Amino acid sequence: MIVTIDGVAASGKSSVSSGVARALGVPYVSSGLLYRAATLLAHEAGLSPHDPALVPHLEAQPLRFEPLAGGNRLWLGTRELTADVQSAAVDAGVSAVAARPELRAWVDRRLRALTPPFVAEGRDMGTAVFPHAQAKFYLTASARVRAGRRAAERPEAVDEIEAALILRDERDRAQSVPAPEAHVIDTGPLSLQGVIDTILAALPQGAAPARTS
Ligand SMILES: Nc1ncnc2c1ncn2[C@@H]1O[C@H](COP(=O)(O)OP(=O)(O)OP(=O)(O)O)[C@@H](O)[C@H]1O
Ligand SMILES: Nc1ccn([C@@H]2O[C@H](COP(=O)(O)O)[C@@H](O)[C@H]2O)c(=O)n1
Repeated sequence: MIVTIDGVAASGKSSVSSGVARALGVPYVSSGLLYRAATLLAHEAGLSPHDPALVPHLEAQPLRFEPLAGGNRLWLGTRELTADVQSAAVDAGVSAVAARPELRAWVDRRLRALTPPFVAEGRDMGTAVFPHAQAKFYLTASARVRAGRRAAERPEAVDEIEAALILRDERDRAQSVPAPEAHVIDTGPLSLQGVIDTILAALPQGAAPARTS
């Protein structure tokens, strides 16, 4: 079973996917983390997103991706990259990397090599990467709501975060479209648990965890 949870930046994809995955007892897979890793490693190697040497450089790195239900972790050999890729600098550069078809193919190869069941989150999980997924969701919320939530995690001011989110949504627009059959959920008025419960209730029979009442 594959469940896809796509959506705009900071709409709650990782937190919601983790909650849904834990309820189902399966891992979740953050595709954005791989685009973020590519961005950080390109920057550290002084390679532009357009450089034909970028994918060979990435292929040569000892990059290890751990998709677990409680959280996804990234390693470069013994160096953990998980926190390093969640920076404003990576946020600002990642869309240019993600726009490169050869980079998308590099990420997609790694994702399709994973063995289901899992919950996959990103922008194009339900459309391009796992079009055969059993259930598809797409999360939205206003930029202001998303910026307010993110401000609790990052040092930048809420106005600066909101402007960066709007810009990133615009740059990601090409690959961030809900699948026609996706359940679109506005997370603005819902708590995190409320979104998780909405998704669990909409899963097809057999995919949802057994109810205890
Ligand atoms: N429905 C909700 N109600 C309140 N807070 C939420 C809700 N959903 C997510 N959050 C909070 O919003 C923040 C952003 O969520 P999260 O990191 O899961 O988003 P994301 O879509 O994965 O972000 P990104 O696109 O940058 O990877 C987190 O602090 C999370 O706890
Ligand atoms: N399926 C995806 C997932 C992500 N991206 C790009 O990566 C950036 C970071 O993703 P987050 O989920 O961590 O916000 C995102 O802004 C996109 O540029 C993508 O293209 N496709």
